[in-house]
Amino acid sequence: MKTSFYKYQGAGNDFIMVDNRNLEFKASTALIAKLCNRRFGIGADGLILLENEVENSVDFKMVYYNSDGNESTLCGNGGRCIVAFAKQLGIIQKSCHFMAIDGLHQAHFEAELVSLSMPDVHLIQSYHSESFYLNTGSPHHVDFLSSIAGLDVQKEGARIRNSNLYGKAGSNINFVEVQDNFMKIRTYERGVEDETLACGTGVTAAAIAAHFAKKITGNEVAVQAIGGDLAVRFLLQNQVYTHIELVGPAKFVFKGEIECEA
Ligand SMILES: N[C@H](CCC[C@H](N)C(=O)O)C(=O)O
Repeated sequence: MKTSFYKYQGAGNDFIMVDNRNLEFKASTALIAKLCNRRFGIGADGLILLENEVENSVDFKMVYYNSDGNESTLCGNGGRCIVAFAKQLGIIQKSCHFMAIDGLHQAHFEAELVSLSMPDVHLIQSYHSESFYLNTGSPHHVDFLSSIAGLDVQKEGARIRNSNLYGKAGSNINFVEVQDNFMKIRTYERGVEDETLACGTGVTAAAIAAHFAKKITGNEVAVQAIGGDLAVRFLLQNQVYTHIELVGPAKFVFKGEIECEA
C-alpha cells in the first residue's frame, strides 16, 4: 500500500510526518524504526502521526515515536513541526490547539517561526549548583559547563543516560554553556540514543534550569543548538514556571511515497 510521508525539521531535529486522519497507517516498532533508519529508510530522529482528536474543540492530535520505534513523551520541536504540517494540509491558519501525550497545547505563527506552549514546571531537582533534573513534557538532565564545544556528547550522554540515576525510563541529557545573553546547548536524546542537532524540550529545560540557578535573569532566553536557534519564554508565578513557550523554525523538507506493508 502506497503511503505518503512528509519530512520536516525544526532546528535540525528532523521528523517523518504522516497525515493519519484516516487511521490507515498501522504503527509498529519495527516499521517506524525502519522508516527512521538513515540508511535503510527515510531517516529521522522521530516519526509523528497527525490524527483527528475526538474532542472537537481541538484541531488535531499528535502521536510521537522516537527513531527506536517506541512511542514517547512530548517532542517540542516535533510539536512545532506538526503545527507547520497542519497549516500545509490546510487544517489550520495562524494558530491552533492540539492534544499530545502530555495534554493540550496551543501554538501560533510568529512570521516564519512557530511558538508552542509547553507544560508548566513545578519541580526542579538540583544535584549540585551545575546539575539539574526536570520534566518539560519529556525528562531532562541538565549539566552547565564552561565549554561544550569539545565534549564527546555521544559517550558522556550515554554514560549518564544509562547510569543508575534514571533507571529503565532513562532521561535526555543536556550540556549547556551560558554566555552573557544567550546559551549554547548540545543534547543526547533518549530513544534516538545519540546527539541530535536540537531538542525542543531540552532547550526548554535548559532555559528553566538556568533561571532557577540564577544563571540568567530575564524571562526570555535565546538558545543556540547545533542545528539552529530557538527561544524560550516563561513566567515564574508562585514558584511555578508557567506560560512557557518554545519558539523556533519548523521547515518542510519533502513529500514522498513508499510502498508499506499493510
Ligand atoms: N527523545 C525525547 C522525545 C523527543 C524530544 C525532542 N525531540 C524534542 O524536541 O523535545 C524523549 O524520548 O524523551
